Amino acid sequence: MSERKSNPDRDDSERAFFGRRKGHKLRQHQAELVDHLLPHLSLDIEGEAPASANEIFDPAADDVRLEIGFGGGEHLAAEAQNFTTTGFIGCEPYVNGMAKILAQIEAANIANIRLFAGDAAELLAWLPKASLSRIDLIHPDPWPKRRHWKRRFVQDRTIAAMARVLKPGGEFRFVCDIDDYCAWTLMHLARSVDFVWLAERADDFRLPWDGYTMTRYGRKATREGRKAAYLRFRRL
Ligand SMILES: C[S@@+](CC[C@H](N)C(=O)[O-])C[C@H]1O[C@@H](n2cnc3c(N)ncnc32)[C@H](O)[C@@H]1O
Repeated sequence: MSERKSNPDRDDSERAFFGRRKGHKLRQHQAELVDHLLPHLSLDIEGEAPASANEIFDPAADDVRLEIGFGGGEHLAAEAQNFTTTGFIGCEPYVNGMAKILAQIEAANIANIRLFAGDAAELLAWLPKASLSRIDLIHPDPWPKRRHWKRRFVQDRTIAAMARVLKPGGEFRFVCDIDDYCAWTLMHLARSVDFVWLAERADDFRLPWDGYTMTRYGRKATREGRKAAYLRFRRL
């Protein structure tokens, strides 16, 4: 993992970005996709954001969802194919993950995905207010050691950033197989005035929601005997 240069506008003592950026060498076709297809699908957050996130898509999307840290892109690609009038923004700093989603976009001719190859906190800061109907964070890097907790994606600051971009009634969905990170997330969301946890009974968080596509890290957790929690929070 490589540490990102600090952003003068962000207090890195509250949240630091430690995303993976490079992994094993890309195969030739993967490298071509990164060089030639990614630039067409990439969001340029140096420029001004459109007034509505729906306009990021052509034709304009009915509504827009974001998946943070999509890894191999299994969940993102499946959702985009199941909801073709919804626009999906996938955020992943790991170049091998980008190559994988690009291969799926090319193979299935998926038209409703746009990508950002960087830190989701920067993307959240760029997106227009109240522009998303849902944000998914699936098996985020767990950072189990206490001294690394500040590296976890879920922090008061990122919760506020998600609240800003979600529409009222929109959802933040969090999937994780590390009990301590689930408790951390519940504790942080509970003290946010912007969200309410949607669970009414244990099965609401012990079981995935309808149509959920298992990811690589989800399968790994199952293989290793860890059960994931599926937490849904509604933006008030
Ligand atoms: C444990 S992997 C899970 C990947 C995938 N969601 C899955 O379930 O298989 C966590 C992913 O989050 C990405 N990531 C870490 N920090 C991030 C950040 N600040 N913004 C966006 N993605 C991030 C990592 O590069 C990594 O691919």
